[in-house]
Amino acid sequence: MKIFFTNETKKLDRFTIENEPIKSIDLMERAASSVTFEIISRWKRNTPVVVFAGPGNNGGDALAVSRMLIEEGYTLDIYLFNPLQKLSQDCLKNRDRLQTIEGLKFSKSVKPSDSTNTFPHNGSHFTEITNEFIPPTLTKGTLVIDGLFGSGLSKPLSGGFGSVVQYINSSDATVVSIDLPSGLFGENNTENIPRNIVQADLTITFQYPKLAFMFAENEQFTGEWKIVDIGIHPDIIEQTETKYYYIEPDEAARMIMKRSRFVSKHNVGHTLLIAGSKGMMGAAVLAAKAALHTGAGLVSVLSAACGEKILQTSVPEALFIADEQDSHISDIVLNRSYSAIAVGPGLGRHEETARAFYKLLGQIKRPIVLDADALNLLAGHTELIENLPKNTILTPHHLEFDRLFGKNDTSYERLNKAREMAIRYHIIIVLKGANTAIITPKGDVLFNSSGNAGMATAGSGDTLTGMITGLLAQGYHPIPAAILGVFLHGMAGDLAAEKDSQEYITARDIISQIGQAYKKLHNYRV
Ligand SMILES: NC(=O)C1=CN([C@@H]2O[C@H](COP(=O)(O)OP(=O)(O)OC[C@H]3O[C@@H](n4cnc5c(N)ncnc54)[C@H](O)[C@@H]3O)[C@@H](O)[C@H]2O)[C@@H](O)CC1
Ligand SMILES: [K+]
Repeated sequence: MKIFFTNETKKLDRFTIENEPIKSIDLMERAASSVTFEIISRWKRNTPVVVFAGPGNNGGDALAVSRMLIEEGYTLDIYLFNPLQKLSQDCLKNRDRLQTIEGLKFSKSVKPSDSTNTFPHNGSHFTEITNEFIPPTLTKGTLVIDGLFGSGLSKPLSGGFGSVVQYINSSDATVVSIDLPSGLFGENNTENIPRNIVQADLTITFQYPKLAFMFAENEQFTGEWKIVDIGIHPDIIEQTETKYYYIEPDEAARMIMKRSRFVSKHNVGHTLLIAGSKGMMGAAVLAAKAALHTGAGLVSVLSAACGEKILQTSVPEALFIADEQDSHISDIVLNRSYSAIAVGPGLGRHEETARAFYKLLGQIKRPIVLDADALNLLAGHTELIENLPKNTILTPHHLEFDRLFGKNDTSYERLNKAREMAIRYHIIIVLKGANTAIITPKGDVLFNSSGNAGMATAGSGDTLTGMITGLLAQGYHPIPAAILGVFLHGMAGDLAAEKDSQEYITARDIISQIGQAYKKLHNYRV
């Protein structure tokens, strides 16, 4: 799924209006009914609803949703903020349509003397605010619908609107934002004012997720978010280019290569994992298991001698190549060719290991996977990154990324830096986090949609490395190997959490669900 920038919204809208064709007000009606449907399916009709509508089309949506909810039997207190006495055309039309509703009480700005503005009262109320605003009481049971601003936000909220947002945020009410939490920019919020951004419990967003939703620091604003399809014309979605994508299960499923019936373990790849050291042999074990369960035909682990028994006992399917040293890897000799190589899980940073790793990088001609300590050993050695084979996959979490490429204050900044680095060094960066981003050497960014917070657990990254390398070994091109590996890993984690809860799961539980994850993806293909 493509992620567009919010400044493209008008273009997508206009094309749909001209080519479907559909009237602009009817497109708004379609968007509003999707929002209404979502609200009706979650909140009972006796829930008191307070609506905050802004002067633009986001406010228009909110007014249309208000009409629909009243028709469905909800009682609403609606506030339309119109300080400049200027509403967008469709907002105006929806204000007029609201007036047709029987029994809805209309008033202009609430007078300052009217200081006891409590709700719920008898029947639904509509108030247009042009100057003074006495906010209604928002209690724990109140549902707030936030339709102040959406994709048309032009600067951070301040003044009166800032105060309204702060008032909403300080209440115990449940908040649903339409399209975007008001005050949040769709992309870059580096210069924004956090206290003037609505903190929603649920954001119902139109057609595609916004880039800002992918960043951890914005979760406090978006809460849970859900995409609703409002029928933007497929041709304009196709024609409009973007660098950002959100990977959905059907897309991941299409990447799975079909296995020939005549396959042998030798042509589904021999994986080499250079991993483990004394005290961290579990990382090698997990990566080896994950590679095997992802479909690698053969897996060898090159590691410190102390790992031999551990590995051969816990992963009898894997071969073991013991280093001369007992506690760490001191030399890496490739005496045969491998279909895919990964370096890093539990590697440690012994100076002999570092030397062996740097020597290996000088010999490698094909893309490899670098994770964990391999990344830490690369930090400060840009000359080594420069000489990595094209399409080499680096899998840093944000701390490892910053260690490698310098500190970043926000996820937005980090993502831009990652794009710059992926392009500069012709590498694939898998930036791990809640919405892991796979960044290609062309600078395309693919956000993962599977996975859950339970996967923030020891060994989860080693598992991912094993999976991506296992796919590479089977002949997947590095980009689909990274995308599919990340997606499968997340889906296996989701299945594990479904079975045993997020708190319970460990890396082993993720591995144990790889099979079910494959099965689930296979089902998307039929
Ligand atoms: N294709 C789509 O995505 C559709 C979008 N629709 C809605 O339309 C919204 C976009 O509507 P608009 O472009 O009218 O934009 P908004 O409604 O988000 O806001 C525009 C208004 O806010 C004012 N404004 C902007 N920043 C401000 C600030 N910091 N302080 C005070 N005022 C400020 C502008 O002057 C303008 O009056 C979407 O978010 C969505 O809710 C839907 O109606 C249907 C179709
Ligand atoms: K909003």
